[in-house]
Amino acid sequence: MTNQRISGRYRLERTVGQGAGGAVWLAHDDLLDRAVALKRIGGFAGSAAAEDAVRAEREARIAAQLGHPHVVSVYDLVTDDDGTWLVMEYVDGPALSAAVRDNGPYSPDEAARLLAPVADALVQAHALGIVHRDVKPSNILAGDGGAKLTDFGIARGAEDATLTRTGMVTGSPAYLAPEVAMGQQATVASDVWAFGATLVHLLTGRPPYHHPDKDNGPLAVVYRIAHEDPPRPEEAGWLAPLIAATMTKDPAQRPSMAAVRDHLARTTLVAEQTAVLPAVPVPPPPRTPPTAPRPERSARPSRALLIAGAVALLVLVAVVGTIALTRGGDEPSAGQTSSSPPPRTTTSATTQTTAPTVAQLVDFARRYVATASRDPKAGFAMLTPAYQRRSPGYADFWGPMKNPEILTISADPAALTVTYTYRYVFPGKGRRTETVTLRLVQVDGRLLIDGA
Ligand SMILES: Nc1ncnc2c1ncn2[C@@H]1O[C@H](COP(=O)(O)OP(=O)(O)OP(=O)(O)O)[C@@H](O)[C@H]1O
Repeated sequence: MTNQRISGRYRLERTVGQGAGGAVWLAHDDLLDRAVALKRIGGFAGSAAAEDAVRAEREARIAAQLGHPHVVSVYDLVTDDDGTWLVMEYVDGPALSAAVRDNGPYSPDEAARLLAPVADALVQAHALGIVHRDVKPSNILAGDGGAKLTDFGIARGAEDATLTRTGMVTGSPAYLAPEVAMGQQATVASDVWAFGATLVHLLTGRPPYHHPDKDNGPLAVVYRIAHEDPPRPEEAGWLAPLIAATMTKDPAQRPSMAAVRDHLARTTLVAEQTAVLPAVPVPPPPRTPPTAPRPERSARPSRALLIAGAVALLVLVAVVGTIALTRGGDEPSAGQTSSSPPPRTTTSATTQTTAPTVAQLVDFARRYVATASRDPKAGFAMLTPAYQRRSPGYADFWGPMKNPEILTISADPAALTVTYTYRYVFPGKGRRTETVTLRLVQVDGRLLIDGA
């Protein structure tokens, strides 16, 4: 107990955390007789007081605007002789980064249940044009009322490019989307990536792109984000397709936060009711006509990655400079500078000139239905990476399905499509009959499904 009173009203009790922006205190609001959290703004080396005040004001305004049950409420912003303080709702529980560190990783079910409401908070923020820009486990607090998102300090309107105009990149290194690591402006899609990266941390126990046997300093991590394929951890279980969809390098290919929320919420419902729901599709990207075989989306390096090299190095310097100010408690301490990480690998997609025959297409579709219902993982491997990313609920659909039986089937080699009507049984839901058209592409001479 310190007995120090802020603004004649808030009695400081003890520090409960230390962020890059200052200490966080548990305090008692004597006027309203309730516990509050006070965050001291400014006062750390290298910070400009005016800039901190602007950041705090922005945080207070945005949190007030959201008023979401899974966003930490900001009650007040007060200034006295000791400086400026942000007065917040006190969450009696650890940040998720601390929870993982102390108790180990979460199971996919636990992580989904915990993060679905946080995804909902981000849906609301995005609908208001607010990009959080620093979604990470240390900015999610786990209290009695569930997980709450905090620290909208660097959040700003989706159209506001002030920070990137000044050459700064904000956000915590391990959760930065590749395009942001390369110096582009943060968008709602980069929040989606950071949300996927947060899931990875909860499921594996460590931030994405961190390896126990490698240099995990900010420079090395940012380099890996820009140049390596995103992590696909085994621990992800049924969340694997969702992680693949959110942590896809091209921001245009990522699902919306609403699709992410719906997937987590619906699948959580499935787990709770032990019932079966069909796959929850993420919104498909703009389509090209299915009449021509389409090249793999992942085979095309994103524009951001094409400007690697010299530009990347310049940006990395800016990122690392800024990271010193924005690092939170999510990561182990920084190591040394990166040893030369391997160059980013890309898959090559080629289109075969000879079109497959009707018989080949029909045979492919029959094999696919048989494979997917027997072994969803093997069936999933028959999809293009782009379609895999758009199918986060794949295993939920094919896993429980029984006795699929193709009733009619036809193929169009010119359009590279196969249409079949099939009947199957869903435990608890009975028999269903459905007609599906698979759109196929040829990649390195192999047929893959690129949409349905
Ligand atoms: N409203 C709150 N109620 C209870 N504890 C809190 C609250 N806000 C923050 N904390 C605690 O204080 C710690 C530091 O929070 P803070 O938001 O300042 O920093 P950070 O997110 O860890 O880092 P950075 O400032 O770099 O984003 C949190 O990890 C959490 O444990």
